[in-house]
Amino acid sequence: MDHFNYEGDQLVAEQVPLSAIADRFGTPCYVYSRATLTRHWRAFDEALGAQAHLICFAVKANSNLAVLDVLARLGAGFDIVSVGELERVLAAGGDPAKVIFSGVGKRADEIRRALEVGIRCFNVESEPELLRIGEIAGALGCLAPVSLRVNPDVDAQSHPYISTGLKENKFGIDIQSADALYRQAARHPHLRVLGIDCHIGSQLTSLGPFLDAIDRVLALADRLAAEGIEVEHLDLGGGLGIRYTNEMPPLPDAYAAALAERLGERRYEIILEPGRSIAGNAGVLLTRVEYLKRTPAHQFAIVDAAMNDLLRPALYDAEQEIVPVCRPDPDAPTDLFEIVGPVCETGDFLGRQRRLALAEGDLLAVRSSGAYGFSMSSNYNSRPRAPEVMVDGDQAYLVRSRESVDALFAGERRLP
Ligand SMILES: Cc1ncc(COP(=O)(O)O)c(C=O)c1O
Ligand SMILES: N[C@@H](CCCC[NH3+])C(=O)O
Repeated sequence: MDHFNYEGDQLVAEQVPLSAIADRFGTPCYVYSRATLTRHWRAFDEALGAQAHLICFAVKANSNLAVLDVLARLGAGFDIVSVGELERVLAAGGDPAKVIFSGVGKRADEIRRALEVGIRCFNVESEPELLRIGEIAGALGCLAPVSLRVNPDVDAQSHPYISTGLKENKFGIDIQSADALYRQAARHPHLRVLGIDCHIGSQLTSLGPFLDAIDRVLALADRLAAEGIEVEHLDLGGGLGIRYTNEMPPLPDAYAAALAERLGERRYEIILEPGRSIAGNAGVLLTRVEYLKRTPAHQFAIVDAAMNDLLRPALYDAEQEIVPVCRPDPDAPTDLFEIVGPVCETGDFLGRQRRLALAEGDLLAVRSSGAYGFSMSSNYNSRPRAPEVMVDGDQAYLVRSRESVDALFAGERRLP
């Protein structure tokens, strides 16, 4: 469910027609809905109910400060993977004590900064990283809170580029070798073992792989407890999928119910790190048709958004719905369009073989673009990044301006 719906023939975000946003802020343009972000975050929070829990939004999905601020005000924690994301969370008013630091390659300066601001926990991905965190904590004279991210060797049945829980993947510590590393961490004078962490992939559309992973994590927790290493929390990562076209992913309450059943009598705080399921359907990318171009093979609609703005179709062959912002006359002739951008790559498409009635100048909305949309955008082809707008009821706020062409070469210089 989202808050982008047709009223009459107009696609409206909450109470603001998207055509009005395009007129005011231009295209391409990202548009987010505060009500949808709020509803999706609360769906997790309420699903876990009385179970001790913390819902940490995965900042990589959408790191816009207004988005982080909306979630921080709801009481969200944040899952970060770089010091840049940490600074964004702090700038948005997020509580460092609710920050989880994930990622396979944390640099020393990033670890130091996270310890200085007092984050909740590091999700550690290797023995050398564990030792580095311990050493830095020693130098700072503090205790570093850690979980080990274990790799349970579970197939997430998602796109291979976004599956992370197989033993072939670079992520996590083999769950069989984790016990020994836990013992080492528990003995370390500058480490405090807080939990067990696991994240098996993204855009999962069934519960089976989550449950397999949970079973393996619980078996590890039980083994550790038997040795006297009692962890406080289990961090089960993110990964719950969303409906892009016709997927039917489980909802947070089904996930929470299955989790409660697996936990039984065990009393752990549960941390989740959802990104896509909170932000994905809380945003659209608005774009305008520049040209229609018929070739012997295809009818192309060349739009003003491109793979630099929304990389998912090019990178994963991902399908996202593309709909008209103003519904055309039902009798208007349709065609099968290749919806492509202006970037000089054949892979620069937003949608393939889409049946639409299109004319030059028409506005389109690429749905489900609130996660891994702007956050994966680039300046490829020296294209300025699109603006971001947040709708809140009947108001639309510019929450990040369109990048200027000057900003594209700020900081660069020629040789003397
Ligand atoms: C460690 C970690 N946590 C959380 C997430 C968020 O995942 P998703 O957006 O699928 O919920 C990711 C991305 O897959 C991740 O790598
Ligand atoms: N960027 C990916 C998801 C990667 C998740 C990050 N671990 C996507 O758009 O689907």
